[in-house]
Amino acid sequence: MNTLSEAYKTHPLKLGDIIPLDFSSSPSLPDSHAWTQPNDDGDEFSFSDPASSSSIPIIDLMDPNATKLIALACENWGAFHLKNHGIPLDVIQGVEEEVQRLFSLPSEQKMKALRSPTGATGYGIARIAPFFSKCMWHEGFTIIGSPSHDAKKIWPDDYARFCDRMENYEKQMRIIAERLTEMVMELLGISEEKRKWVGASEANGALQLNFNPSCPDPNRAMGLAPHTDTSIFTILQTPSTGLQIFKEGKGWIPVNPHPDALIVHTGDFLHIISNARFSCPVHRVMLNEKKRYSVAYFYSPPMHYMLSPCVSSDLNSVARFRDVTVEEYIGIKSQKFADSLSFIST
Ligand SMILES: O=C(O)CCC(=O)C(=O)O
Ligand SMILES: [Fe+2]
Repeated sequence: MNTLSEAYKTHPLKLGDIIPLDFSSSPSLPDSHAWTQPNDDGDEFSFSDPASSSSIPIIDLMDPNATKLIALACENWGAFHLKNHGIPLDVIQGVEEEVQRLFSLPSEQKMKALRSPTGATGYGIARIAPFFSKCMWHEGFTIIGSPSHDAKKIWPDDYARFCDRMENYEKQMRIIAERLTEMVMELLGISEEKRKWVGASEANGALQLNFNPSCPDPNRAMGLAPHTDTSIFTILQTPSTGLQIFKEGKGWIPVNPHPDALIVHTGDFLHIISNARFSCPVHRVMLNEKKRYSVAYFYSPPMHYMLSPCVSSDLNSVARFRDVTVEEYIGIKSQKFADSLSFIST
């Protein structure tokens, strides 16, 4: 097995965990999508006082100290804003236009590209849905490699623009992800042999288009439930507020978009490789009455890659996780979800 799509075939989902609600015909929040009751104090929804909390740092990719600053941000937050990333504004705007065009289609047209139970790409609800008793106010579209197979089902005669823009965006994201991964792997002292997958075509990249339609009762709904990403790095583009990361001792911290910057998260894979030096933050998306979109790019090693925690030469340093391949960890995450890291803890 050597692709992400093949890995997901082994972990089929139920159709009920794939089909989104037809949000256009839901003038009120159905009980299935209500995470708190009308008079709840919504304790789990509360977040830290914005005045008393700092947020993730802004890092300039061209800064001569970028590697050190990124390492520090990954240690303290597992996330940072990245500016001077070199992605032209028209590429970002082109993707935004396509995302809006896709999700504003009638439900029956999007359903033509519904992800299959054993599939990894196409239209559907978030893969994390089976781990929560309530549904999210969310619909998504996953792209691995060329999106043409799925896009043709939606726009038989008019799929080229969507595909060109998404493929171009994926290429640009891959370049940034490779650069960030090289920087931190070198800093961690990972051998050249162990990082030769970085920049190779066998590395796995996936694009996740997320959409939260305008919600009739946003204070009781969930845009995307708490989770960590299964990646080395996730690079996120969104013009909207709503993303929050959980910080021990502080609670939920808003991560609002910064002009011209991308948001970068550390995922489980980098947490494991760094022997837990870099955190992989639990994050979620909360809603307001406006519709919201985001585009997440996940960068991961090849399926056969052995994730081995890097232990320093210091004799007291011990591996916090057992060695596990990317493929095996994806299988564990599909079963154990939030308990996956403790499952492989030593
Ligand atoms: O929509 C966002 O801001 C976050 C998306 C996200 O966490 C994901 O796709 O994994
Ligand atoms: Fe995420």
